[in-house]
Amino acid sequence: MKQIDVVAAVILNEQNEVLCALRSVTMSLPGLWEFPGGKIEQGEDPHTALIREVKEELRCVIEVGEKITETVHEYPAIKVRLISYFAKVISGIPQVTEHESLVYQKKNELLLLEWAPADIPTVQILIG
Ligand SMILES: Nc1nc2c([nH]c(=O)n2[C@H]2C[C@H](O)[C@@H](COP(=O)(O)OP(=O)(O)OP(=O)(O)O)O2)c(=O)[nH]1
Repeated sequence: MKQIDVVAAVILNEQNEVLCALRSVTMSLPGLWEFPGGKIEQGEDPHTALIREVKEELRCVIEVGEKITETVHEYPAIKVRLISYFAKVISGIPQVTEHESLVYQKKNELLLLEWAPADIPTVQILIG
């Protein structure tokens, strides 16, 4: 099965809430929540990929912090290696472009959302 490497940003605001993004009907995994990010391009390092993806999707600039975790999840058609990082916005305000919506969610309310399965280990770590 094809494997893709994906980076995801756990963007915290000043209230320590987490930016969650709802995948739209035009995306794969529609209707599931995820962390902003996307595929690492060939030859790209994860930090650069994450800054680029967030700029493309949210039109803002992030500073990438500590790595949270790395997991491999097999979807029916694709295997995703997801690497998550803490991040904060250093310029601009996150804008909806491709997603259905963006919300800042309190950590203890993250499991009220229906997450892409690959994100569950990251969500569990955030909940503590
Ligand atoms: N960006 C992101 N993607 C995730 C997360 N969890 C998860 O399983 N994925 C999956 C969905 C996609 O298959 C892939 C991310 O690639 P992408 O965001 O560049 O994908 P895309 O919407 O362009 O994908 P596609 O519709 O072209 O297949 O990883 C997550 O938290 N963030």
